[in-house]
Amino acid sequence: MKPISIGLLGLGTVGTGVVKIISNHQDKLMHQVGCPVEIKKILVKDLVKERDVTIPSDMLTISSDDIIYDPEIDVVIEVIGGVEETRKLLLQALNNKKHVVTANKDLMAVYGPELLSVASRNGCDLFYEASVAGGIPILRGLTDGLASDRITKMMGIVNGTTNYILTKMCKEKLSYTEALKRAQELGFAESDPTADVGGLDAARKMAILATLGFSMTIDLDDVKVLGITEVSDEDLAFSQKLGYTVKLIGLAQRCKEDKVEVSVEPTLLPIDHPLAMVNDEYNAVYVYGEAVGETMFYGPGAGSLPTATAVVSDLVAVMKNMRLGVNGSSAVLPQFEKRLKTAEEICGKHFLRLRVKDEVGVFAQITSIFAEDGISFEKIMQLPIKGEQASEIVLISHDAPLANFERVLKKLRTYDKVEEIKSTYKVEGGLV
Ligand SMILES: NC(=O)C1=CN([C@@H]2O[C@H](COP(=O)(O)OP(=O)(O)OC[C@H]3O[C@@H](n4cnc5c(N)ncnc54)[C@H](OP(=O)(O)O)[C@@H]3O)[C@@H](O)[C@H]2O)C=CC1
Ligand SMILES: N[C@@H](CC=O)C(=O)O
Ligand code: NA
Repeated sequence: MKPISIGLLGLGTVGTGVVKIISNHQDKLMHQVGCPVEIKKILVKDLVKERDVTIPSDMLTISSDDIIYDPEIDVVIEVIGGVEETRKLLLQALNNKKHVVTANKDLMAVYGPELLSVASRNGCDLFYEASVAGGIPILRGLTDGLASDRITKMMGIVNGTTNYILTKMCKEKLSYTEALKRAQELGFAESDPTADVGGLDAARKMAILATLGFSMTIDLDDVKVLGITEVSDEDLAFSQKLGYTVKLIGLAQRCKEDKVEVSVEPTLLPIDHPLAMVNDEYNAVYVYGEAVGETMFYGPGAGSLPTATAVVSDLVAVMKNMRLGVNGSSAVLPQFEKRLKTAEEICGKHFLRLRVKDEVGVFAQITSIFAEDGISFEKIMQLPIKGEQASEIVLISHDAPLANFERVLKKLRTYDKVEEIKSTYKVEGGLV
């Protein structure tokens, strides 16, 4: 029986996991697809680098042509990362009638629609389960498991690195720098972790999730993005005092009129919130569908073997389609026109921490600034700062339109008794 032949682009954290799973689970793969699976060539940058797996040296190459133009290779697995060069490589692969599996959210969040249409024109599959929430089968959950439902809300922790950092800062009092270093050593962070900590990695994943879940093309620019670089130990301590924890939360929500909002930002969650209990590199995505109600997908969002599991499961899907002769027919085009909510239509609670002059009437003036825009408080406290004529005000507002909260911030910035706006975060209440 002719084996399915794979060309692997990349042999780093994920690529190494792919090699291990294909080799260790050969019986299971054979049972599922009816033929052996073999990796024929692997593209790397450095031919002499020490590897975590034993590979015959003639299997490695530094020329992508050895894979893209090899007529015997059926499926290309891309785990090198990067965007522009990788887009070109995958277009070449698809135009050479090779099915593609990728873990690359940077690429899919920007060029996903183009690549998917080239794939289907060529009768090829393009699967990318590992690109969102690593080993959690969330894309398949949306496209297959919940295909019959109307999804109205997705909320999740979709970046393992930042969740690991925030967990270690909160629970083990590690510094931000030390926690990031550990996340890098464990292989969760991208080779340049700027996109992880800056929220862009999570934003890319939310754009992919919202596009699939709401069946409309959500671009990366449509996602409001804030990362965790400004989250301080003091903010974490204050939020704990108020009964909350801070997580980097991706939110995609649509209302009855099909208007949507998509955002990624550090958010205060009540400590008994299901997402507050998702720690370390784990990810979780809460999905609400009108018919199914609440569902939650939980698991490791990064790391070698978990991510490789999603990659090899996509490979199995390609091989099953090959057996049935239906490759390239599973992608569904978006159904709806994109309509984004305005700041008047986005509603929520906010946490705010201010340093103010400790003088008569300041507290009252601040509450009246909020009242002018119809915002009242769920919690508010004033704490004197030892040895200084200043105090801190920490508050959590009730639900209010984002536009009103932004107007309040603008007024506070010009009020001369406010010395500094220390921090502001969104606050989540319940799930639905
Ligand atoms: N790490 C994780 O937990 C997850 C990663 N992903 C995604 O998977 C992809 C791979 O990530 P990861 O395995 O962590 O990355 P690594 O940096 O660990 O590995 C990248 C691999 O690609 C090779 N490579 C990079 N650039 C080139 C190039 N120009 N030409 C040839 N080979 C190249 C490297 O070669 P060499 O070894 O010789 O340097 C290396 O083997 C990325 O898109 C990432 O976002 C998705 C989910 C989770
Ligand atoms: N760097 C990413 C890896 C998986 O997508 C993360 O930390 O989640
Ligand atoms: Na996944």
